[in-house]
Amino acid sequence: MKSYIKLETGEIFEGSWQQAFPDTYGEIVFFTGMTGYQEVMTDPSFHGQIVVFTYPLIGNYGVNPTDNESTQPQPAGIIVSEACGTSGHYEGDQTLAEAALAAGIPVMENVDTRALVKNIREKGDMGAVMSGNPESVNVGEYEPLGERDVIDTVTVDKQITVGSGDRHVVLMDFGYKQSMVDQLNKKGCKVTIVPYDTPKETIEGLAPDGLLFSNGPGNPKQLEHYLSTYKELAETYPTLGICLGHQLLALAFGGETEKLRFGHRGANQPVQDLETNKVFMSSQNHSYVVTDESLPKESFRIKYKNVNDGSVEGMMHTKFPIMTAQFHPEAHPGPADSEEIFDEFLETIENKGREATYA
Ligand SMILES: NC(=O)CC[C@H](N)C(=O)O
Repeated sequence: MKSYIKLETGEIFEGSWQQAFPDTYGEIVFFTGMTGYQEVMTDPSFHGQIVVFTYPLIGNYGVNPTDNESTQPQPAGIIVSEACGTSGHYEGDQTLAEAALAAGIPVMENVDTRALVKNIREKGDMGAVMSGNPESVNVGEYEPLGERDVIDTVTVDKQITVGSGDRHVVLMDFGYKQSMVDQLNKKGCKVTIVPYDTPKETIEGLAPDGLLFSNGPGNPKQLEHYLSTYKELAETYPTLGICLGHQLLALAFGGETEKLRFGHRGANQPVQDLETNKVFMSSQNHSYVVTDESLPKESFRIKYKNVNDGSVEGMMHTKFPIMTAQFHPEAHPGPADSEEIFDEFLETIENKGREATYA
């Protein structure tokens, strides 16, 4: 059955889908990893986005019950060149298309993804509609993702505690990935996941040893209202911010964010640690970046930079034990080269932040 994707700039690309769908709007973005489609599909940071996979054959090892990053598939839609029709994983019980369709997510295949991605690279991530009848679609009618409150749809309803351990980390949930919790549990932490709008007093009542500001979808500026609380919290407890969490901490301390023309989404984004000069590969999935010159020098110093475009990849506070990463140290999908950031965070907790002054 023929289907189409219509971009905000007017171009229409053709494909096919196994089942007809109502018109579906999303922000179109592309992911360059060769594997990891299941983690992408279940990472809440992709909520509201139509993900184009650049690797031409997606779905080879099926979808299995153990690699989910959240309880359900998250993107608005999925576009591939060829969707593999077998599950193939030793634990796999569904194909990629079956998993997406079961969650009500349209999958378009047989799309010239190379031409589509060239268009996105030139014109940027933008609104797009998947439709059986693109002539009738007006992409401009839909509310852009960056202007919508999306965090409420992905955050936990109420606090949950996972695992046990000597140290207690409270995870501020903006749409967390399960592998962040797994990393902390593995390293001996009890993790309490709380909704992103939990009042400071409630968090104090949980007596955390440290805080993790999670990843999440949308524009960090949607959360402007909460920034003063986040600043107070980060000044009180050793804090790690990942992806959206990194952006929020920058905003909370007076920095700025802006949107990249097309985001970093893949499993081989090179990052340099400016202290050691070491370069490592990282897993990434973001549209927004913290602008370098906006960071107040008395608060944050830049610790990591992207080797491709020089954008800010992480910061250290000069006074408080706050560290952040724009990339994903928990990986999934992608390399675990930067996993040690969790150890550094836990060392800071051990030292109760006393030795964590990075002036
Ligand atoms: N993975 C994330 O946390 C993404 C952060 C934010 N939504 C962005 O696109 O930049």
